[in-house]
Amino acid sequence: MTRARFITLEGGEGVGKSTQLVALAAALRARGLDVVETREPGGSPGAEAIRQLLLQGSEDRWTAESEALLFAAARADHVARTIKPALAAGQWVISDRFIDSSVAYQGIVGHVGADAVRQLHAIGSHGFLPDRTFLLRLENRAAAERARARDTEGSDRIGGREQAFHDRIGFAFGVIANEEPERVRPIDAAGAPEAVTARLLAALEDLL
Ligand SMILES: Nc1ncnc2c1ncn2[C@@H]1O[C@H](COP(=O)(O)OP(=O)(O)OP(=O)(O)O)[C@@H](O)[C@H]1O
Ligand SMILES: Cc1cn([C@H]2C[C@H](O)[C@@H](COP(=O)(O)O)O2)c(=O)[nH]c1=O
Repeated sequence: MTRARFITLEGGEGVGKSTQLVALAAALRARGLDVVETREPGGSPGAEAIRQLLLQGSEDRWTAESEALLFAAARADHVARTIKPALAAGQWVISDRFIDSSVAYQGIVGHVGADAVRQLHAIGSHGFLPDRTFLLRLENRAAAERARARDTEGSDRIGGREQAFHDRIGFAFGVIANEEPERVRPIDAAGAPEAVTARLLAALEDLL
């Protein structure tokens, strides 16, 4: 019997994280695993309330520092109330975004600093990290096109930022993957959804 694992999906807007989360969870369930699907910001009642604060309202509603603190607070609740209890009960947990999104968006691109964001994570969530993180990589224009086709009724206050911001996010995730190659595995997110899921499963095989 394999031990329960915590897996995260990361990457910029529109690369296919939410789509792959559902597909990967289904593939793992087909192998007999009990899987919890979750997301950030959110994933627990308290964190979902903070999600509304973070993603609604004007683009300048929060400073980068306030954002970093709110994301860390939401994550602390998510880890304590959802992720750790599920793992303790033997369930696998897959999260759409986690700490690496904070390091990329608030830390590197938002200029709060990657180390400062990791310190907040150390305080809020005792530095808890995923067993494996898949960084979905897709050319910026293709990702923007996917997001645009999906968001016909508008995007949230972070997703709606200018393309140059999202280009910097893609670069920041690349920096993170280079820093932690053992945990963070880049996955080609181009092509049919089923092909991407197959790549994810292949890159998870050693943990199954
Ligand atoms: N492999 C794929 N090929 C074509 N379209 C895709 C693929 N994967 C996802 N999509 C579509 O692209 C859009 C964005 O996908 P999805 O919502 O899964 O991305 P995301 O990374 O979770 O985005 P965000 O971070 O903005 O929430 C959706 O409309 C989805 O149906
Ligand atoms: C966890 C996390 C998220 N963000 C940003 C990234 C996205 O723009 C939104 C979440 O929207 P999604 O459609 O659910 O992906 O929040 C961030 O800036 N920092 C974070 O830590």
